[in-house]
Amino acid sequence: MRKCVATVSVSGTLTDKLDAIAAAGFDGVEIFENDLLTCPLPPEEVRRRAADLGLSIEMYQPFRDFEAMPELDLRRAEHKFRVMERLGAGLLLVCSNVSPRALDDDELAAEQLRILADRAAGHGIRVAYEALAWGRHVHDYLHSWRIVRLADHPALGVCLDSFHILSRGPDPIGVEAIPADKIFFLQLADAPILAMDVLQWSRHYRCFPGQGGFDLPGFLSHVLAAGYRGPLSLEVFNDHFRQADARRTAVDAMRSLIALEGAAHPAAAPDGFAFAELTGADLDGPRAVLAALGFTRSGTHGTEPAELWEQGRARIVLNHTGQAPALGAIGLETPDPAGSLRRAESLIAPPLPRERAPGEAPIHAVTAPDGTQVFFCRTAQPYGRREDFTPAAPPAGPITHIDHIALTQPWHHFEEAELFYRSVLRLRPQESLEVPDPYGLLRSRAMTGPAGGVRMVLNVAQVGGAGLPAQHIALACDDLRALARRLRAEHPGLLLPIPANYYDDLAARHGADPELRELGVLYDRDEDGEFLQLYTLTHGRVFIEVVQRIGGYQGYGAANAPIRLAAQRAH
Ligand SMILES: O=C(O)c1ccc(O)c(O)c1
Ligand SMILES: [Mg+2]
Repeated sequence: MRKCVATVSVSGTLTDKLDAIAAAGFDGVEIFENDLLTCPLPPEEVRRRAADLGLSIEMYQPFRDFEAMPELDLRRAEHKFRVMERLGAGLLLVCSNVSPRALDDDELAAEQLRILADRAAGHGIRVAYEALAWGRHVHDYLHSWRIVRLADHPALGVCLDSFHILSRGPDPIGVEAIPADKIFFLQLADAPILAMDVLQWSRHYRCFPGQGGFDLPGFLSHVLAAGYRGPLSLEVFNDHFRQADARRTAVDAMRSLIALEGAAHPAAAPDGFAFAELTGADLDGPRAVLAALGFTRSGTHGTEPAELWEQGRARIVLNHTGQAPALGAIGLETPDPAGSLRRAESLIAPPLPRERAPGEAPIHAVTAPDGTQVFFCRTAQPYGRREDFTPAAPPAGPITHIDHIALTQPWHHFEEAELFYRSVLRLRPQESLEVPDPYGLLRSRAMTGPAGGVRMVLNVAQVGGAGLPAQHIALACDDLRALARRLRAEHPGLLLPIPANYYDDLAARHGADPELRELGVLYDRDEDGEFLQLYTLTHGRVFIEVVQRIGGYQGYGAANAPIRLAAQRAH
């Protein structure tokens, strides 16, 4: 189906927006009136630019507060029609009246809309009527359809907007009752589930499909079942996107539509971590931590200044490039690396250009929007580039594998990162959490793969805070108390100190366990099991966490996150 986006969804001037939207591969745009009014170019020039970029102008919007008024006002409408003729736009969006002067009179609304549509038809223009969720009298899509049916004019139909419909109720089955030729346009937006005024929710928190909590695939299936075959158009009002780079947002938008259509290459989901790669000019700190945790250096790279450290199935590459230590790459085990790469590329992830020396293994890798390199490695042969290293038998020890990877995002790129990892790696998002930090608030969302082998946590510094918070690698351990005991004895100063007040409260919540306090281990428990955590100190932008899951515990110790953040700040 044709893919479109409303100009309000990306940042910049109208010409910047059109360039970015075209570069991301869209077929058309809805021109938001404010974008035209603030543009120095005449409508004819906007029309020419769009055409040169291969973009159709599908709709001009919005025309407000028209129907069910005590008196009919066609003067404004006639002006819009002339602008639309100059733009070459054939569809005008009329959104339901919010004026206190509007009358609660469907007959009148239908009559005035019929007259409007008739005038529009004289200009070769059609009118799409949209129920805003906060419309004065019309706020339900079925109500807008009743009025359109009453008006009964061939140039009048409805515009369905997933936000207005799903923000009012979860079951849009009624869409199927609307004849396809009366659905003139379809606007798609997702949103996080929030309990707030619907207008504020719509104007500030909309996001692209797959970035929020609405069931967009279910919604779209109803619209398709109704027989609609017109454009899929994204209409997103979002405070973050208004400030982000337009080209990035447009690619993010296109990725959301590809994922929503189910058009991404259907590769099997990754089922574990093959490795994590730390980059930095000076990696002595992380190297000492790995050695203390019982890792051994099992290989050095043939052509890159890189070392492989292993313990159990946990593999960490130290790559001496870049500046301060950071998490530069993750490797995922997948049954079909070439298929996973194709999936990522079908979701607009740029493949990683890496020069290969003769004899080096082929790589299947992309760069995520946040700059992290994502490698796909064959499951049975865990480290895809292992051939590049001189291998040794991985030592056994208490660390068994990588439990999860936590990446941090700048606040205006959180939705983009979430959609990218979720769609490319086929992860299921869990609930989003807000964690207090002494100088801000951290928003956090965990995502898990189908078999539980891939767990990722995305964090964002929501407010304040000094720069980007750290990223981390969490290692799974089968005897965390024993490991902590040994680390305390042999490597004093390696672990993050935890305040005594935490243990006093923990004792009150879960019963006293003096060993936890003595070892500086954090603890959580739920209906499914128990969780132990310890942290090493931060180097550059990274630190290492060690966790032990006991029973069926599936969480990440959310209750302990504020304690950890404050302890890291204190350090
Ligand atoms: O917030 C608004 O006013 C507005 C305008 C046009 C739309 O299509 C819409 O969904 C909302
Ligand atoms: Mg809309």
